[in-house]
Amino acid sequence: MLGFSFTSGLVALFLLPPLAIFLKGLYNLFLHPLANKVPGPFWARFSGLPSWYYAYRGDRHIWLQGQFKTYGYRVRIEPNTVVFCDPQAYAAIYSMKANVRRGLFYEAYKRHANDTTTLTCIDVAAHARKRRYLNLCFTERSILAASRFVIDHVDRWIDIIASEEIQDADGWLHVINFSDRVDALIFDIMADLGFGKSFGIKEPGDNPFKNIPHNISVYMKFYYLMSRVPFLGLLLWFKPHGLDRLLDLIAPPAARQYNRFVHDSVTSRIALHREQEHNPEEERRQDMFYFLAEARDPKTGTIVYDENDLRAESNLLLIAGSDTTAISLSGIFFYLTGNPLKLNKLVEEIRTTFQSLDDIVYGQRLRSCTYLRACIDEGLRLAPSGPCELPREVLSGGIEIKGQFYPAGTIVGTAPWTNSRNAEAYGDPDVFRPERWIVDESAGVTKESVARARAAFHPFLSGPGNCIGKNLAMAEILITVARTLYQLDVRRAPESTLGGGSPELGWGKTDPNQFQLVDAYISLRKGPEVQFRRRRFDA
Ligand code: HEM
Repeated sequence: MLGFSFTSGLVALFLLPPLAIFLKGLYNLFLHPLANKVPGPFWARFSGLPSWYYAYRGDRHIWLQGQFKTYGYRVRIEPNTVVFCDPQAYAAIYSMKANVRRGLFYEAYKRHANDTTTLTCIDVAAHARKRRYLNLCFTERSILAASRFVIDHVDRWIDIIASEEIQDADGWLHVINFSDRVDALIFDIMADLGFGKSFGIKEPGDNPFKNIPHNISVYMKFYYLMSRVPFLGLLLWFKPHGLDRLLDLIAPPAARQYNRFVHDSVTSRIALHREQEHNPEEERRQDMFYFLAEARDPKTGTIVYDENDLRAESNLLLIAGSDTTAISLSGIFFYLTGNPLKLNKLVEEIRTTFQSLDDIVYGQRLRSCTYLRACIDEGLRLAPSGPCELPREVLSGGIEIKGQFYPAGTIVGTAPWTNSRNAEAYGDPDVFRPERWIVDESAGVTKESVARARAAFHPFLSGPGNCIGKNLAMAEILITVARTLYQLDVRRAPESTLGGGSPELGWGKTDPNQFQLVDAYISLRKGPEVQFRRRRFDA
């Protein structure tokens, strides 16, 4: 009797999970509120595993692109998730008044259940409160203060590049991998702003911190896969019940190194903040950490961040601020160096607008360089900082998207990679054409076509969770592109194909003129390989 019950217990143990998955799958296919309402691939409607599998491969955005081709503007990409490729749907989901909150994706993304940052806070009211405090770091005054740090770093970066060995009679310098170099630049800037010191990883020679940008990528990928698991509810239950500790132990060494680095860096920055506590304000280090640590509740005047919050928000700012900006710059330089005529036009604008390097500072003149802005927008469009949808959960009362009702609990979103490749919005979406952003009726770019393109273009997102660092990011990008092209010529290294698509990569990734991204919530990438040349000022 005992033997029988033991055996049947074992059998039940092995059979129950697949049976539960199978029954859940049947429910998803036939009884789920989205069943028969939204089309999608069979297995994606049955289970969340295909979506997770493509996230694991890093080409979930390409998979999404393929699904839109098959099923039209909306696809049920997971049993409970509908992703749209449509500007109206975008507006319905990400507007200020949309009846949604961030999805559980963000809860799962947290390293520890109680590490809630502005980004990972899914409660609407709590997020709004956190956001108000974080906003205190992003005033015009703090951006202007930050832009001075940015200029120092960019100038040093240019000096280092300009001192590379000359390779040929035309003065072109040693080939460099732009992504690696720009990662180092932006990391040095963000660490200087967020942690109180530059780690100097853009400098030549050995440096123990050199692989931190790589470690950030590993960290992102690791936690991203947690966020996309099919049984998110289960994972979230286990997180505070031992899973977080287990994940800390099994996280790849690079991710653990990164965690240690953040911990140590914030610890020293907190110590410096305390040391300077009684100094006059102008003598204190006015970086982003300073504004964060000094943020006060406007009503009560009390400091709002405790040490735990400071650690979590500093980590968020480093991650949110470094990879995103570096990806954008890689994209911009990939497309510029792949389109020499556009590059020349941009160089001409920069070199005729500014008479000296010192004129290129964050301000109205730089912001009003029309072609520069257009090249940046076009780069941001084609190389979004995160390629897949930012999931939003429909709240009680439901939401209407393009005339169709979606009940509470449904996850909805739009994916930047596919939004950018929407032929209805852009006509020739795969072409790098900065001119599409500048009204010029004689060239066929009408107010309407620009408005149509703008309606599909939201690199910094919109609504309550949009990018809080947008102005800082734009300052960094404008300064980096303008100061670099003012002083250096640039070209794609001859014969180099790094970063572009190729036939062996498979469907959606074959075009050598498209910058290839790997999905890890943020976009990972390689290349382009470029050569710089010192500008000849007498030419
Ligand atoms: C070109 C560069 C950048 C791009 C394209 C970008 C894009 C975005 C996007 C799309 C989001 C929404 C993410 C989501 O909901 O999952 C976001 C949020 C955020 N970004 Fe950026 N970002 C950039 C640079 C920066 C910088 C420089 C900082 C700060 C130093 C920053 C800080 C943040 C923060 C804190 C959030 C969360 C805001 C909230 O939850 O209310 N970003 N960013």
